[in-house]
Amino acid sequence: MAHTASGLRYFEVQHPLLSARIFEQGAQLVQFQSVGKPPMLWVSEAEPFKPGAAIRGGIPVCWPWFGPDPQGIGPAHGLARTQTWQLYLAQQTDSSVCLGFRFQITESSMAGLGAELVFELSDRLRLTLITHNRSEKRLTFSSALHSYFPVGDIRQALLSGAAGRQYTDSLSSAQSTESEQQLVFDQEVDRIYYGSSPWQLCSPTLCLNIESEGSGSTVVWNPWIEKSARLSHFNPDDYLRMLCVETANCGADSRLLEPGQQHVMAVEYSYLPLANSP
Ligand SMILES: O=P(O)(O)OC[C@H]1O[C@@H](O)[C@H](O)[C@@H](O)[C@@H]1O
Repeated sequence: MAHTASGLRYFEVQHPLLSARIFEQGAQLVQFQSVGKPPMLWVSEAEPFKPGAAIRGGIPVCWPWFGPDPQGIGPAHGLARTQTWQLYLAQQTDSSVCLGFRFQITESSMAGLGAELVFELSDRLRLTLITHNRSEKRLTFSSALHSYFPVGDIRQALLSGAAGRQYTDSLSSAQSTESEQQLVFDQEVDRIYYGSSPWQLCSPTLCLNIESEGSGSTVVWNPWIEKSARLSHFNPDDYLRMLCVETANCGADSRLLEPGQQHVMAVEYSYLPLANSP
């Protein structure tokens, strides 16, 4: 285990077929690359990696709520991304590495809710987020795997998979049905798309297929120019280089768990050939 100058601890994974870096805080994967393929995740160069502060990039885990705390007390996007998760599983084969982390809420009205996050790293990346209710009451939660992808130039990125889906525009609260086959980006976007996968992202630096299970919502987010200035750990022109496509259970797709129940949400990101490759 290594740590940053500011004291945040992380696991560095070096395997003949892949490399990855996962912080204990938030069980946050900040780097993943399969051999011969481009880096899959984006992290801001302005990120200071400070204990207790959310890391801007990689795959923050928003849990057990997405967006503002429904009770109006806690931080945006839940408690999990600034807390230390425990490593409980580490396995390696000739072609893959598997790591599992867990986090449990012990205080507050959500005490008894726990999460496990399993990373399967190979020629692709798979994350499984299991939420369980070990309390004696019904609990509602929402979540998102808030993945930041490096797109080189957002103005040349294309995202397919939205056509025909209902969405809530979080900037205006309007509900609509998507008519575009491919989303292009030329202004701030912050939407919750309902329905299930797949999505395809194609950009100058990365093309990916995104498929999920147990998720009925996907957040598509880029802050563009004005909001970039208000974001923590974000350079003014960082919006040009990233796009978030967040596999979620959020908005109207938030979930209710009875005592003893669990919910499994998984996502697999697999590389597609770059559009300009032979
Ligand atoms: O700055 P934060 O808390 O990491 O949130 C970043 C963004 O996360 C997105 O998921 C939300 O849809 C945006 O509204 C939000 O601005």
